[in-house]
Amino acid sequence: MSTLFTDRLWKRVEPIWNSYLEHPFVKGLGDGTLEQEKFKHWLKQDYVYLIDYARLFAIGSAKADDLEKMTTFAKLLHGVLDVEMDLHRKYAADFGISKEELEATEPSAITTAYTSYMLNLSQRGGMENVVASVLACEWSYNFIGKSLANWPGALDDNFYSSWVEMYSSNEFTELAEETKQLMNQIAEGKPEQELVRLEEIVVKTSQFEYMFWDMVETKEDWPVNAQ
Ligand SMILES: Cc1ncc(CN)c(N)n1
Repeated sequence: MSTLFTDRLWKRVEPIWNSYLEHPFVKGLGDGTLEQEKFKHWLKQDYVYLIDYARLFAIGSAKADDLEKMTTFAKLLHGVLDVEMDLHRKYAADFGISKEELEATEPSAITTAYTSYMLNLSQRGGMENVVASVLACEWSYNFIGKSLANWPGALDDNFYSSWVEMYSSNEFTELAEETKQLMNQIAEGKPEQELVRLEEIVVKTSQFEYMFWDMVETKEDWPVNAQ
């Protein structure tokens, strides 16, 4: 039996993703000690990140070569807009932040670089570029959610337990699994050179994920003052 492309990818990304679990922001989510101001920064940056991330699934749906894949991209799009972003809207309400304020967040340099990288690749390539771009995002948050759910107390009633619950939930796991399946389906039969290229996209987006954790830990904004 041939190995799945995502098994091959796992070998490359595992050390990067394990380093997320050592990151102070992620550790703070897991043990409930994260400073709320840092979390608020994540919430706002992630909301505008997810708006562009959702656009990627719409591009994927438009570029899909059959109705089944078109439907999967559309389902994943709905997952971002109505499942994942709902978590953000609920947390924002706890902080007294309106939906309008969330949407008006100015993206930081890392948020801009990460979404621009994925949008650029997705617009100029086929659906394989789209799925390689979105994969680390969906799969790595599920990996983090499931890892943190095993930490003592992470699912007990604390400010971040709904975060851990959401990203480790069956519903989110299903979205991550569907993204992996789509990647495997699309990778099937592709020449080695193309697989190497797609693998590099997944590695680079995994590195972007680490930079995003750093950005929210240091509450970095757009670094140049607007005049
Ligand atoms: C930056 C980032 N990466 C991944 C996810 C999970 N979709 C997210 N919400 N934000």
